[in-house]
Amino acid sequence: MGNQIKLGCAPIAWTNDDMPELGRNNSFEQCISEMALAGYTGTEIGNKYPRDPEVLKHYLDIRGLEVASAWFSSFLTTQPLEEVKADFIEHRDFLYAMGAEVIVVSEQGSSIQGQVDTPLFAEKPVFNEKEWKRFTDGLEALGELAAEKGMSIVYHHHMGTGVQTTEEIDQLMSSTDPDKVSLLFDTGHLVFSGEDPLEILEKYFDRIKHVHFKDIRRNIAAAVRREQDSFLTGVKKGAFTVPGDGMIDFAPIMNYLTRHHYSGWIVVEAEQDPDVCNAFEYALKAKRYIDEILQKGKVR
Ligand SMILES: O=C1C[C@@H](O)[C@H](O)[C@@H](O)C1=O
Ligand SMILES: [Co+2]
Repeated sequence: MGNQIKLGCAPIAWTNDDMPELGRNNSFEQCISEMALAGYTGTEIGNKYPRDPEVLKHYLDIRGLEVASAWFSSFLTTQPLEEVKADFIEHRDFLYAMGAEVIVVSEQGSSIQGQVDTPLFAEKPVFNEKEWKRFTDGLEALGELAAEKGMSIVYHHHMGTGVQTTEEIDQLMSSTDPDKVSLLFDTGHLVFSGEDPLEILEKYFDRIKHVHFKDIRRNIAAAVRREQDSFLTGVKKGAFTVPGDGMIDFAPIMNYLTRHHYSGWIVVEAEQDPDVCNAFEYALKAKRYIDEILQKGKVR
């Protein structure tokens, strides 16, 4: 069986949906044209993308781009399940119309990821037993809704949320049905949190159906922890960058994925200030780095 890895790029490097002032002047068409020019064949969805599937398809088709997936903020721990399900169905149907196979889900109940002044490391939420139960039962319900369309949910562990650490990922994986809840593997969030990405990859490879590649600038990430910055301040300061520009060695990660025949999207997703780090230039840098490690992996 061969590898069917597809390389995509996230629009967050052009305009940051969490902080729209970052990249406010970068247009939708510039963003997708530059992704295609850098050699990517897929994209995730940003706030500037048209929401009409026919309109969006046309913009993407002529640039050779597909939709890899799009983020869904769930509030399973804080909102009635029926409300979350209704929002999820709308999101699922849009992604289904766009031909995506996986739906990124991240629990935002009690999350501090969007709070500008909340210290990231000191005040991340920790779910109690009741919240875990509500959360995991709800996720399985979303997984069932995704399956109605032949799709899967891929859970995004994330800094400043209830699922950030290895222990929390372990708890999520052990308390959900693998047929209903898959995992998104995001290198940047794992390393920022102090986790070992290879450990997570090896342990949960069978459940990983979507990958985000982002790198970490070691000194900036350490300063964010020391100075008790928020997640958003960390992003503004440049904690994240593209693969090949930071502290993570992606070669063993990529080798593991290819050796085990990972089939799906790897999306380069590196939010930083585009006025400081030009989005096209960095997308290209990441693409060249990934091609290089893929090539080296083949001759070994
Ligand atoms: O997948 C992601 C989506 C973003 O909105 C988020 O904040 C980012 O860090 C991420 O990994
Ligand atoms: Co991500």
